[in-house]
Amino acid sequence: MSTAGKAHRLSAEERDQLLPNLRAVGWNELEGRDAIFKQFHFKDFNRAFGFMTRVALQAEKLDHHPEWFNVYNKVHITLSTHECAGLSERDINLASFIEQVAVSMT
Ligand SMILES: C[C@H](O)[C@H](O)[C@H]1CNC2=NC(N)=NC(=O)C2=N1
Repeated sequence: MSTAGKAHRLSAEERDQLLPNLRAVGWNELEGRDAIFKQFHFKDFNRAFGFMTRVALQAEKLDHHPEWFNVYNKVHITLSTHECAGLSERDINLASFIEQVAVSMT
């Protein structure tokens, strides 16, 4: 099982360091749950599902999986780490990968 980073809950300092870059591209912390969320809109379903396919393959490789919803060209993604019931480095790493794929799919 490969993992991209530790599964410990991010400290306040780590959050101050790691979250601003994700907030700048549209990720937001959820109210009432230690998780981050972003909505993606693509030109059509084909691109949305292609995006999801690429993310899914990386999620399997990292053994770290998103919670997501798809309807036609929209994909809503929530990231959190079950093992620590909150945000970990793994969520940051997966979000960064997701951003790379999203940019290449627009
Ligand atoms: C058994 C399996 O390795 C674990 O459940 C992995 C799988 N994918 C995961 N995904 C997420 N988001 N959090 C986890 O803690 C997690 N753990």
